[in-house]
Amino acid sequence: MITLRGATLSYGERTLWRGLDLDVRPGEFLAVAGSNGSGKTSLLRVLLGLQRLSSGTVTVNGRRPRRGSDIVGYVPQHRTVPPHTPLRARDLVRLGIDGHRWGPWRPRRDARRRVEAVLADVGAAAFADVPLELLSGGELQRVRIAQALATGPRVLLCDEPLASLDAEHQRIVAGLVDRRRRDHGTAVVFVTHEIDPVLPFADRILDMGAAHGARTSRQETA
Ligand SMILES: Nc1ncnc2c1ncn2[C@@H]1O[C@H](COP(=O)(O)OP(=O)(O)OP(=O)(O)O)[C@@H](O)[C@H]1O
Repeated sequence: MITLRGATLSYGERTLWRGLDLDVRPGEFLAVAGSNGSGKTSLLRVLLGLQRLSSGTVTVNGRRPRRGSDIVGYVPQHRTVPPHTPLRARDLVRLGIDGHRWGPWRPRRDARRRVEAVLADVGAAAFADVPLELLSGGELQRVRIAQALATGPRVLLCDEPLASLDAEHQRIVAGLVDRRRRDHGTAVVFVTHEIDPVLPFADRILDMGAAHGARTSRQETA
């Protein structure tokens, strides 16, 4: 589903990672760890088609990554909701279906059904009509994952979805993502500073911190 070969990313003189070979199969859960600035978000940007490699190759679903692809769902790094944002949870999820697309919207009833289904899937139906700014951190994170899943992506990229959650909600959010990949065969790349909450779920851990050459380790429990 995701393939990198000899992938190197440099910004100017500075090389973040070099010679990275990586395969992520359908339904696989890859955790990506590493210190601040080691290039974890940059890896996601490469997979999103937002950043070109300096050398090497990358494919997602057999093709070069491209922006706005329906087959890739993305949970960006957490930012707080600006006060008075006039969006409810269900509106944010709806944006996941229609928001980035030109042209005609999907038939309204289809989109509404899809929003209901995906909110129910992540256990967010009860607060679907609550304004985003009133949601707790854990609730908001469920809704953001629902938004990323709204188009039924085959690849899910998550950037620090556990940041600022308590231990229980870290486990819940990691578990949601795990269930998705098991039920739908979604390939998951999950960037996290917190390794403990993902240990029960991740098949492998990619350590971006191993200076200049990232390394993967296979979990024995996988
Ligand atoms: N477009 C860019 N041009 C130049 N430097 C960049 C660019 N994007 C990111 N960087 C630098 O590359 C480094 C890696 O950034 P990146 O966000 O990928 O790291 P990260 O591992 O996700 O960090 P963190 O854990 O702090 O989120 C940082 O030092 C950042 O300033």
